[in-house]
Order: sequence, then structure tokens, then C-alpha cells
Amino acid sequence: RRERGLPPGPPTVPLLGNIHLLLNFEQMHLKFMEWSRQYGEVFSIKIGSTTMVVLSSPTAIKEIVDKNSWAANSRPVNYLAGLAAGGYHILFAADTPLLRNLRKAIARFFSPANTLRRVSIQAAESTQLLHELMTQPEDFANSIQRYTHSIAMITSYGQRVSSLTSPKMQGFYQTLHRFLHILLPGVYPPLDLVPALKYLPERWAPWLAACRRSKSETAAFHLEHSSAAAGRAEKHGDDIPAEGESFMSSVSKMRLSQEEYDAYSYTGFSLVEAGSDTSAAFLLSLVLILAVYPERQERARREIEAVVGAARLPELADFKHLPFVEALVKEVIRIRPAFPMGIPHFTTEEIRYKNYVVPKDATVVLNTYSVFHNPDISEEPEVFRPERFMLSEHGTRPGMHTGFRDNFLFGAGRRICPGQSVAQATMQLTTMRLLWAFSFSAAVDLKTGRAIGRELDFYDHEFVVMPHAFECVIQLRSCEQRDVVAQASNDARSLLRQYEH
Ligand code: HEM
Repeated sequence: RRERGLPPGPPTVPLLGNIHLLLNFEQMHLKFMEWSRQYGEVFSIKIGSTTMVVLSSPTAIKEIVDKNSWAANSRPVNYLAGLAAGGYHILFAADTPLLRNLRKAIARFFSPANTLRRVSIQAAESTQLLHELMTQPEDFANSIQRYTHSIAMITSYGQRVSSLTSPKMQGFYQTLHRFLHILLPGVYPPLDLVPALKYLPERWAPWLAACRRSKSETAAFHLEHSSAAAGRAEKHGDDIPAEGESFMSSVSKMRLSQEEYDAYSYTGFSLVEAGSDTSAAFLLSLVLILAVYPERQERARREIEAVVGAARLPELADFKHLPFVEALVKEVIRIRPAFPMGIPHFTTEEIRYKNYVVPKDATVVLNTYSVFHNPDISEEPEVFRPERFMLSEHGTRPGMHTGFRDNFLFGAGRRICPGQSVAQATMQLTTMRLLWAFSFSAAVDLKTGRAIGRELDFYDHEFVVMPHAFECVIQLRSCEQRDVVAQASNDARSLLRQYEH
């Protein structure tokens, strides 16, 4: 039964509460959107005796999570993530003093000034992506994953990934996907809801072996790369240029206890994880959407050509002169956000909002998808229409004061994504460069062989939401583009070589 003061929500049944309504994880964001229309901007779900509060308006997210960050700053207990990550995975870690220091170190490392310094690395890596798409366009999905992974590896460890067939990269993605698979609802019984299951003997608890394997694979990865980064920092000391200092080389200069070092070292892996699939999800969506919407593609390209010309690659500084390209990036994010339900927060104090109580020890979900797809806020939200962002700053119906901000994709409160400026730079720079160099067409579902339509109902809803495998035609626009890409990728080699060890 719902406690007094809780926001409304779907009717409950004895013992289960609403669990029986939450069995289809793939469609959960759609279910949450439906409930937000029915029960309002804040609704609650009972999961056994525990409570989940779902926030579906910009104002509710701002008032409950941004303004009460001190009370909505933790994460719900995730028993399996704890087993598989030894409690060190920042995305799942509760708000402890160790975590607060770690977050401060991450925030310092990703300060806007530091991020700006590192754009040269993203720019250099992007020339390699363009070169790969020019020479092996059929491998575009792999190239995009190599590209985002390599940026994340340089950021975290100062170690680049140069080859599409790199066994280390394949190993990383296998490790990552095995870890995320363990966490998908439905793969294993809900151990956080039925704690008695934790005491089952090993032969009836297959998750124990899966978590052990995941933990040792991850440890092998982060310990190897952390100690290599520390070794390089010791050898080269202050010779490392500021933009080249990796997170783990900066950590190697700190005085840390063994426990702190273990947590920071694990975080090297988490940063690679957080930066690889997420930015790749955006770029794969972008390619798919450009192929499906040739007229928007053409309009964006004309705008780039007018500002940049054909004789050089677009630079990040060009982005602010390209309002339609900016609108296109925002619309790709809006229509298919990589985290449609954010990453759950957890309250450590009661919070009051309007007439409702968000109790202590409640999971708080940022219902990003529903915010982005609310017809009261955005006209025809299911339609891909970048022009909406030309009419109003946040793509809302003109004249609406919704409490919107530009970065809902990246969460809220103190746990908001610390890598958001790196991610924004990757998304903006790569979008301009892809549009400048190539045309995209004829997206085809690899499973069925059918052309992909404008409904964009072509997504995997796992941990990070991204398009299924698809094929598409990527053509260099002319020999002028070919020459500029060849020259730029050649020029970038000397910078990138510093990160090839
Ligand atoms: C398009 C790309 C990205 C998206 C969509 C994204 C999104 C998010 C979201 C929704 C959260 C949870 C925020 C919350 O709790 O409300 C998060 C957390 C986080 N992100 Fe990102 N992110 C992206 C790229 C990156 C990059 C490039 C990095 C680092 C290089 C990064 C590092 C992190 C970390 C460390 C956290 C955990 C913060 C914490 O729990 O305290 N992310 N991200």
C-alpha cells in the first residue's frame, strides 16, 4: 500500500506492489511515459515495500534533485553491481566520503579549462575516424566504437587504440557487455528485493560465478592500464603536455591509501566505460537519422559549407556559427537519448515537493524520455524536427517557461555526468566533420534486409540505448574532401603517436 503523502501511481497488489507491471525492461521508458501522462509529473511505484519516485517534468527534476542534491545524491543498493565491481563502480556507488573525494578529483580533471585543452586530442582522433570511413565505409559502426573508445582510453590512461581489430578493444567491449548484462533486469532474480536469495548455495546461484568472472576481468583490465599509466608518468614526469595528462597519471601523483587507490584505479575503467558506448550511441543514432532524413542532412551541410568552405575541416569553434547543425545535434539527443531513464538516484533524507513526500530511502528516476517526448512541452514529439530548436532555445512550444536546461541527457544534481563537456565536444565536432566530409543514405536493417523508416523504431534498449546493427551507404562528397581528410589525418599522426605505447 502507498504511504500517506506519496505521489500517486498505478494500483498495487498485495506483497508485490507494482513489480508485476515492470517485467518488460525494453519498454519500461514507454510505460513510464504512459504513467506520467496518467498520474502526473511525479508518480510513485511500489516495489515490494520499497518506493520508487519517477520525475517526468523539468521542474520536478530541478526542485527535487538539483535543489536537494544533498538528500538525493546517493544510488540505490545494487547487490550484483557490488559483487561484480567490489563496490567501486562510481555509477552504482553510494554517497560516501571516499566517493565524494573521488568525484572531486574527477571534477577537477574534467574542468572546462582542462576539457578545452584536450579538444586537440578529439580533433586528431576524429581525422582518423574520417580516414577510416573514407577507406572502409562498410565498417562504420566499428570505426565509431574505436573512435569513442580511443578518446576515452587516452583520457583515462594516455593509451590510444589505433586499430579496428585491436584485441584489447574487443576484450574491453566483451568485459563491459558481460558486466552490463549481469545488471539487466530479468537476467537474474531480483536479489535486492528478495534478499533471502543471496544465501542460496552456489549451484543454484549462477550470478555468483558471473560476478566473479566479471570482477576478475575488470581488475585485469584496470590494474594493467593503471600501472602502465603510472609508469609513464614516473618516467616522463613533467614532460607530459597538459592536454596529454591522463586521469590515471594524475592519480599516480596523489597520496592515497590502498583502498583509495583501488577505488581510483577501478574508476579508470569506469571512465572508459562511461565515455565509450555513450558517445558511440549518439554517433550511431546520428548516422542512422542522417541516412533516413536526407533533406535535413542537406540543410545542415549547406550551412557548414557557407561557414567553413571546402578547403579545411570544421573546428569546434565553428559550431556556434551553425544554428541548424546545433539544432540537429539537440534533436538527435532529444529523440533518442542514450539513457532514457537516466541513472537512478537514492534519497538519504525526506524531500517535499508541492503536496508530495519523496521519502527517505526511495529510488528516484529521472524520466528523461518522457520529458523529451511530452506533447505539452514539444509539438509532435515523436517527429524528428530539428527546426523546433530554432524556434525556441530548448525546442519547446514557443513561449513556454518549463524550467528546461540543455543538459537533461546528462542527469541532475551532484551526480550529474562529470564528462558532459568532453561528450558535448565529441558530439559537436564529429557531427560537423561527418556532415562536411560524407553523405549518408539507404539505411538497411541488417537482420531483415528492410529499409529503415522514419519511425526510428530500431533500437536496443539495454543499459545504453543504441540502434541495432544496420548498414548504410557512406560516400565521400568530392575529391576536395578526400584531399583535406588525407592531409589532416596525416598531420594528426605525430600527436596521436605520443599515445601509442
Ligand atoms: C553522450 C555521452 C554521455 C552521456 C549521455 C552520459 C550520461 C550520463 C548520465 C545520465 C549520468 C548519470 C547522472 C545522474 O546520476 O543524474 C552519467 C554519469 C557519469 N558519467 Fe556520463 N555520459 C556521457 C559521457 C561521459 C563521458 C565522456 C565521461 C567521462 C569521460 C562520463 C563520465 C561519467 C561518470 C564518471 C558518471 C558518474 C557520476 C556519479 O555517479 O557521480 N560520461 N553520465
